[in-house]
Amino acid sequence: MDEFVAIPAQGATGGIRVRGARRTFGALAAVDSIDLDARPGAVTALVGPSGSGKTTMLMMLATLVAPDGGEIRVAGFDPARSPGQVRARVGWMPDSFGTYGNLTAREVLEVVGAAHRFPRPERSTRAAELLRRVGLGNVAERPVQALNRGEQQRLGLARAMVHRPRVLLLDEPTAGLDLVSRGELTRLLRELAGEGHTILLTARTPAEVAGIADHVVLVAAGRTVSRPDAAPGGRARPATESRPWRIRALDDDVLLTALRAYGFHHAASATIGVHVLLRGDQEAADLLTALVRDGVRVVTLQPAEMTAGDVRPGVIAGFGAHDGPVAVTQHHGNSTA
Ligand SMILES: Nc1ncnc2c1ncn2[C@@H]1O[C@H](COP(=O)(O)OP(=O)(O)OP(=O)(O)O)[C@@H](O)[C@H]1O
Repeated sequence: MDEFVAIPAQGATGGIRVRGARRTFGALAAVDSIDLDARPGAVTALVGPSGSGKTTMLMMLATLVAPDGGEIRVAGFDPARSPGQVRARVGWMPDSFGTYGNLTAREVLEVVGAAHRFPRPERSTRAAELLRRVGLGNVAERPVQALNRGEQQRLGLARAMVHRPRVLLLDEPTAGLDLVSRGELTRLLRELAGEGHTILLTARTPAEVAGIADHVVLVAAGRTVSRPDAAPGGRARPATESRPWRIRALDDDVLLTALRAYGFHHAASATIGVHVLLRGDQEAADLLTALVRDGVRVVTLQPAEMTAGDVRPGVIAGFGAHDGPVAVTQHHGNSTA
């Protein structure tokens, strides 16, 4: 089981920082108030149900939609005031490939290279390099419409990377992918994060980003979902007011991603399973509702035999929460017992 460690949200000068972002369409606040941080070297996921404002938020970051309010910084620049600076640093991947169906994969990348005013020889070397990078070297001469969904998504990623941006904004990149394609995309995104890119992607459920995202920001109805256990002023209530509940789900990684995203104090190990500190039945019901809403397949949730006083080093290590809207770190590959 992976270990989850909370870290403070970063200022993210090389990444993304959003406070109170807002965008309305007529009477509808598509984005009402979103806070988020995405830092270089990490994959951050903006997760929420359909219509919660994820695409609108991404488009504001990409300079494609103007915000009505809030503070937005991408690589230190305000997209509304310095769109050129932001566009030079950002790669944008929409949720579907769009028009280009008759062009080959190579031609798509060369056309984008031309749009970025690359000299002709550089267009083709960059296209070849990117096709190799995303594992499409063998289908370079195939028309886009003949590529499967996973290949199209990887070509979409390559298209977003032509001008070597350090920030990647990816709208629902995992939607509709089979397991193999998802695995290939996961490997690529982890590699890009490892090279220091700032990656912000959207998804509808935490399950879609388990194993991909380091940080999860939950949104609903255009707002960042506040931590269920946050007291006024944004500080967590002391864990001692709570007692441990045992929670089982079909996939522990997915469950832990969600618990971290919500900000619940929790602990996990191979021997004791997953425990979460809750203040009573009401909070248990709220947690269950949120997990089911977010697609986490919960099997049981019940008070544990132990008390909060049993929570001491050696019994259950690692109960903890975090401050701020986004601060979930998943250490990949480190097993804990
Ligand atoms: N240009 C627009 N004009 C009017 N309403 C819009 C516009 N763009 C988005 N909306 C509305 O704003 C709300 C948020 O849409 P948005 O696409 O940002 O959500 P989303 O979370 O990305 O949804 P999905 O997961 O379905 O893509 C929706 O109700 C949508 O219909």
